[in-house]
Amino acid sequence: MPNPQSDLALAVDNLSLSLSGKPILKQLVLELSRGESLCLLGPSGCGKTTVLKCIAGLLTPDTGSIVVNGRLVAGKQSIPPQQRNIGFIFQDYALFPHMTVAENIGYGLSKLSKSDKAYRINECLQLVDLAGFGDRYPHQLSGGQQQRVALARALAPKPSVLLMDEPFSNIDAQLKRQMMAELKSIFKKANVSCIFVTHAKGEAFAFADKIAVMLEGNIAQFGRPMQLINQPASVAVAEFMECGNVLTAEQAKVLFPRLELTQTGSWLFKPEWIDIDSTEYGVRVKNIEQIFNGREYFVDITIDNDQLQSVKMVSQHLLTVGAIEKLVFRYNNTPYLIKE
Ligand SMILES: Nc1ncnc2c1ncn2[C@@H]1O[C@H](COP(=O)(O)OP(=O)(O)OP(=O)(O)O)[C@@H](O)[C@H]1O
Repeated sequence: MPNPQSDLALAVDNLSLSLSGKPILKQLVLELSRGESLCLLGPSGCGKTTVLKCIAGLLTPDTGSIVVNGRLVAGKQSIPPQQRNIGFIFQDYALFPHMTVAENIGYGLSKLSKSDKAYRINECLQLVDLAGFGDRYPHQLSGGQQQRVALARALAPKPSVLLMDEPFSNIDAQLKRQMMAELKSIFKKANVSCIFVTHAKGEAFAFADKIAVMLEGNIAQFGRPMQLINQPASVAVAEFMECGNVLTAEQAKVLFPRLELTQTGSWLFKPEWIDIDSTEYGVRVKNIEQIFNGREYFVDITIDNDQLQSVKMVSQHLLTVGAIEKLVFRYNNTPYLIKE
């Protein structure tokens, strides 16, 4: 039975949905704690938007249940979207162009008296740092300001959960950083429980308290960002998250001949766990590619070996391609066994 006292803002259980005869969501389980920002992260087409639509009530799942703030909204009973107390921010913010900022924010507040409505609009304008902008129209605002109005409009009815679909995808990198920082501080101030969807790992790391990695209609792993990147639950997660080198015991032996990995499975060697020495013996190098990110080089070394073709590592220095013929590899951290 749903428990209204639980500290969960949202609980999705066993959610399945087929569209046009194709299974899109497969017994999906997801939980959101109050005041937390959860990122639903996955490749294009894995079903992220479909999950949001089911939570919002725009799609009806075939099986499973959705509980918002202790109340069952989908499952044995179905509550219509407008009664679910869920805020939704679409990718393009979708402000009403013919309404002022104040009218946009007040749109979902029709149940309030005139004075309560004006008070709440003012409160929300202050929350998003737009006090004094109430009489403007959307076209008189910058992109960042429009996004904050969309946020104020979604937060005005005090939703139990806020859903955001690719909220940062159309924004240039500099503004994105600033907007993420602003949003994060607004969310913490207002104790907002939020799920946002993206396929961009950088956005998830920068914004989310927790990440749910979604692959092919299911949650492949749920956890804190550091946990996902250091302890992936499967090879598929490790590959999607680009955690680093995923090697079998035999492949690891190519790089580290003295290493005994007795358990069978795949082992993660993160790029920053690997060091190299250029020597006269060791593994023969075929090619080195390196990309500088402003702080360090991401290095991709192609080696001359049948079992293992390439190794990823990071370096503080530019490696001299051509001058390096053979390498000895060392690891400076215990490899992680990916248990499947
Ligand atoms: N109405 C529909 N009828 C049939 N198939 C659909 C429908 N809506 C979505 N799909 C399919 O469901 C799958 C999941 O779509 P969804 O939009 O949830 O993915 P997504 O992970 O949000 O992708 P993206 O990151 O590209 O937005 C896709 O294969 C899509 O083609």
